[in-house]
Amino acid sequence: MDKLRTMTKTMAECARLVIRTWEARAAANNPSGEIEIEVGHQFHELTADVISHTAFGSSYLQGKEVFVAQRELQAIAMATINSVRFPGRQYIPTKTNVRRWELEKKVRGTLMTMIRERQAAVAKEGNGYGNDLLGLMLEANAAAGDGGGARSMTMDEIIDECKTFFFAGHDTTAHLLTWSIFLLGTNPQWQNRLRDEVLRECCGDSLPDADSLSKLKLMTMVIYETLRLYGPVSQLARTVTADTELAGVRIPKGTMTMIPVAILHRDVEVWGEDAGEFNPLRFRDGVNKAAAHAGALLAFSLGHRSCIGQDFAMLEAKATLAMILRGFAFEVSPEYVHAPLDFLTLQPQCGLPVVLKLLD
Ligand code: HEM
Repeated sequence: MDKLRTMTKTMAECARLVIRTWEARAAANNPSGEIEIEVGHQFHELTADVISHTAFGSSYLQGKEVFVAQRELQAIAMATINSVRFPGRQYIPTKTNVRRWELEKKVRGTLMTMIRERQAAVAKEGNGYGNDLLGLMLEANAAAGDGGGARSMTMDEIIDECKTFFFAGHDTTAHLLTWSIFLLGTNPQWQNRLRDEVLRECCGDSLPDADSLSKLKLMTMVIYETLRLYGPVSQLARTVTADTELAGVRIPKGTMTMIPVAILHRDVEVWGEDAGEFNPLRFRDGVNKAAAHAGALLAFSLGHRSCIGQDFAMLEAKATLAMILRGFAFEVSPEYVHAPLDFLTLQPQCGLPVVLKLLD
């Protein structure tokens, strides 16, 4: 948690840079002080910056290079998702495959250089591996190698973990921020309540820190409600490990199942008659008492494979929303088209244009 506290400062600093550009544009737009911004794209840039800083700290610029390459790889994967597949297709030097190989080589090469540099610095100067996510992982790995109980990871496994952090921690948090702004923009009374809370608990011009953010009870409820109604991960895949029976249906070992999170999150039997409505107060007694049973909110999944970045994501969302609420009143633009698209993660298909008005 101490490391997360340090990272909160980085998150808030990254958010401040984005919000300052909005403030400058709004201030230049006298006398209305209003601007329209497509916030989905802005939140992608922001969360990319946050993950690059927090994952790779001092090696931020190399981290950003990896990030840009990863993003292009993701775009290629998405563009070819419906292509006809035949054995050996991935080895043919088509234009797309050649580009994919180049990018994969770049990602692996840059990450390997960063890891080797850290290991060399530790061997030479005896300092730690660093306070960022890469440093924490290398430190845990070195401890495991020194007989700490766990098996230490290979270089390939460390590289894969770095890639997972990028993939898992970027789009998801950007969409959570986007949907939160959508719900606050369409529920002005909640926007005002949250702003009052933020002004009370995170006052002044200073950056919000982990302590002040922990006092934002209404904000926590709004974020949970956003995760319930528009959770970025809308289904979970699980393979059944033993023959079992579920609600009278026999499921043999090895069956691949999909858990329809988005549907379960709007089930009236679980959440009550107002399951389809935005009602953050259902979380007033905590996440486990909001529904007919504890564990009904599956946005971060549950159990051994649940999200290891959930505290990180909650802090990042709170810090960013608090700073936006402090500076602006906002509403969803009339240009907005409500078309949630479930493509790996749940996102507004045409982005989220928002009209922001600078507060005094
Ligand atoms: C709103 C933001 C986020 C949501 C909704 C979310 C959701 C999830 C879910 C549902 C899973 C489980 C997937 C499954 O079991 O199939 C997961 C796993 C994971 N998440 Fe997140 N996540 C978020 C943010 C983050 C962040 C910020 C990070 C990293 C800094 C992160 C890192 C991970 C990792 C590494 C795993 C894999 C854990 C494992 O397999 O053991 N996530 N996430």
